[in-house]
Amino acid sequence: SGVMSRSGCLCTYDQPCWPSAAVFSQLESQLSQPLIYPRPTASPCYPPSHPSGNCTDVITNFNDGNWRASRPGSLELANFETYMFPNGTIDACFLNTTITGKCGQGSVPVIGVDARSVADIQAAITFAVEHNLKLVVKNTGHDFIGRSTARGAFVVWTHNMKNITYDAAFVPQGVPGETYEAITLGAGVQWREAYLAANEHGRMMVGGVSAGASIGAAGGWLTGGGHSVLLSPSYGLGVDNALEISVVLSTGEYLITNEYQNSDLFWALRGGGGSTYGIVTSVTYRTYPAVPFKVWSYQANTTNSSVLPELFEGLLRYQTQFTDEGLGGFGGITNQGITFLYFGPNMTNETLTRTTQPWLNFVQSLAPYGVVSSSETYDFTWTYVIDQFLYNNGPSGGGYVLVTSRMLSRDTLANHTSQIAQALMNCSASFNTVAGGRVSQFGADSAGLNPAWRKAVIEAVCAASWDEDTPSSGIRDTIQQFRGWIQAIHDAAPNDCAYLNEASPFEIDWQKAFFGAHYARLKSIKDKYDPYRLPSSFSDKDFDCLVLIDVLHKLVEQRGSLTLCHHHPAPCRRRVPSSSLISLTFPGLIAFVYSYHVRNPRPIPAVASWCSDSHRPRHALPPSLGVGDRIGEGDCELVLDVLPPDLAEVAFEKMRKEVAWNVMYHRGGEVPRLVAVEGEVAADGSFPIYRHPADESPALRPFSPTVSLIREHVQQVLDHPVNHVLIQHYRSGGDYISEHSDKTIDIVRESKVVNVSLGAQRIMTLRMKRDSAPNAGQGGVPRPSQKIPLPHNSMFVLGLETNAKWLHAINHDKRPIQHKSPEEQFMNGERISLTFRHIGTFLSGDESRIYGQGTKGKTHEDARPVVNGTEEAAKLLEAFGKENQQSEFDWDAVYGEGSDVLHFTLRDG
Ligand SMILES: O=C(O)CCC(=O)C(=O)O
Ligand SMILES: [Fe+2]
Repeated sequence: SGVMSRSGCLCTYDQPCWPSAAVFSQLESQLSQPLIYPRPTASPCYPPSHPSGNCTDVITNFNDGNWRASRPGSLELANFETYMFPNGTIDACFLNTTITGKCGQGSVPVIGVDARSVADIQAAITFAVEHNLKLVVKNTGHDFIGRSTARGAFVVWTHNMKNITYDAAFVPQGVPGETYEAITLGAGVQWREAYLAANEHGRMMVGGVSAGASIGAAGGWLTGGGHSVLLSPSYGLGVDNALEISVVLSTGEYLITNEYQNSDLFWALRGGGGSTYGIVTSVTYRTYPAVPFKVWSYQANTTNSSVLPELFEGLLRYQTQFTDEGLGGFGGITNQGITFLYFGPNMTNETLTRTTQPWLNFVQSLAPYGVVSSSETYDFTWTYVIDQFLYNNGPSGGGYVLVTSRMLSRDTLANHTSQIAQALMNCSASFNTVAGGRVSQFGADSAGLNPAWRKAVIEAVCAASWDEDTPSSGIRDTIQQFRGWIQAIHDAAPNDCAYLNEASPFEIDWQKAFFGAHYARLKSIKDKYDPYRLPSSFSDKDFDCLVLIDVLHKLVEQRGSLTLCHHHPAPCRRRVPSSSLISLTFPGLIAFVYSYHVRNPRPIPAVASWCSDSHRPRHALPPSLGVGDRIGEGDCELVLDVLPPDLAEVAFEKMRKEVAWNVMYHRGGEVPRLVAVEGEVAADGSFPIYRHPADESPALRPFSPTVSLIREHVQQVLDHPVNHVLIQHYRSGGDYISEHSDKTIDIVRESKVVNVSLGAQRIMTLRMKRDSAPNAGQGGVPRPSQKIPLPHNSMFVLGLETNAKWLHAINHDKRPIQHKSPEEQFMNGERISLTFRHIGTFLSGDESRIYGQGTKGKTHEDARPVVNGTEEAAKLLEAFGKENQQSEFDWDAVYGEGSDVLHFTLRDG
């Protein structure tokens, strides 16, 4: 029987219909690359007893959206890698290896094609049709409904189709005479790559910015509409800027579509659904001359909750005017206020003032009710603006998240303000100001996109999330609450649409929400170009029988079989400020405001009033937080110029020679920096010992000459001595220290830990522990984070209260050198840090006996033999784990008794 007569469901790998290895190898012989066998993100960490791959790499990068985008088995949202059976059993490969102990394939496709060319895609799609395989197309895997993955499926991975062609006089095929300054992008090009390529010609493009702008530029982003917080209100959507789209159909045919040929398909592909009509192989977009930007950052806060609705309703009402003047951006609401960041391309001072003044006056009128606001504007180049998104390396993927979106219309914002405001406040919504303005000027039928988009002004987004170890019952409860929010938003704005790319499987009246009045026409175009799709109906029960997966297919799969854990991450995982965030400069603001974007509701802690930041040069890249700011719990401090200039100047090079640098190992891998330990050795040879969970620490040596001098200066600033130092050499931006809390069993209580920095400036990131954020326990709670740039010759004082409630890290910084500030380029990007501590635990000179604060024998006289390995070691490791996770860590209960462990494992000799 021919393919046209196929019926029944699509074949998955667990069925007898699945092709044999021999049959797959026939396919392989037609491809430019070997077949791929995707595995879930955390698979290198299994089996836990002897990890099969580089687990450290996985742990480090798990929340890095850009890293995830480059892996065939990784989805941006970790929940899409999992699979929930109807009975609630979850098949997954969790990062925490103790949850199930094994790595399940979940919803990650088992085999696929690493497509590099149209011919590869033709071979793959023909094979999938011939064998009736469940087929998914994955580019970066950023999809929020999970269309880029399916359990037991065959995947066409387009990530490596990286061709970029700039053409100053592009002529759409079949249309002589009409030229555009355009760029053609292969299906795998990501926005970051597209921006950089266009920028080389002084051009900008309408594109996405999430997750380090790692979203695919020529795939699902476009076919779902493609919005841009930077440019859409001034230049339209992705669908308004595509000039030509090339596609391989399920028949294997390759078509070039534009306004003049295959124009019905060109119309449908622009907003009518992802992977629905074929596999897109390239897109040509218009470009625009790069222009200067006005950037407007704004925040209003209050502890008077009764005034919040009025504040938020006002914000909603003003959006229409903002977008019509060309402002795009994003922001969020919490139970403490609102915050947003807007971008005005080529905007004059006059226009900005005219646009913002009525709003500023409005908020001023709320001042008597306790609303405190702050507004800053900046002038930036396009290059500078995109840099902030490209190289903002905060967490941006790997969450367990569901989102719903609503494109709020002019009518909704003007006439149903209080009802929609209430619905959005209930879920602490974030919003993207991505429509109105230019988007409203294109005809409702100019593209397959839901015509309701042309009436829309902003996209409101609510997100629900949960933790990796949440049981299916907890996930279902979360989804239940989430569906309540969707209902409330739907009821407040029944005629508005959803953004197909940032939506959930639970949208109400989804044909209308996703396709609106274009539904029937899109369906007929689907039938025309995808004849193998049998039967050709959009009805739920037929949907699993599509040749090409599309959003409806996914909806049915998820509703029908209750694979509820197919939901997604946030483009950027929330980092919500705790306190005086207001002295953030522009890059910090982007990180901060962006963090609101798509996240779980939770109140943020009180925000202090806006403090002016006039001592800093306005357009300099530096500090997010620094001298004089409230950092962490307020017990931290940044001290500049801690060493006299002559010492600061030579210290780095001297230490390079004087210090006995070591490679250290943890979990079987080298730690990504060089380390050395020095300390005060007593007359009897005993010395301080700082225990932490590394497999092996280097031997302590007496203070070397330069370190000794530095120690003296540190002690002058601190009100207590320090007797121990961990010295670390970050050889480049690639070296880092992952998020952790310092282990305090051996640190004298009430003392402080200090990090002296020499050489290149790096950023210390603080992130509040999960359990110290209010509302903790409701699942993936958005956590405050702060960035503290550590300049050369500075000293960061870490208070133990902050150490208890926050994690700290020096994240890697993979930006190319030319994107770094002079401070960051200093010493060729190398940094040395000296972590001085006051240690209260000591080891005898021969390392046979241990005594002091952290041990069972509290005084020198009571020194007891050291213990290596055994249950006592396991117990201490477990206590360290608790200290990393719990902010209300009960020191006395956990550490009070003491531990005599020196080495965690039994060793030879
Ligand atoms: O390099 C730094 O400044 C931080 C080092 C650190 O946090 C540590 O070693 O515990
Ligand atoms: Fe630390």
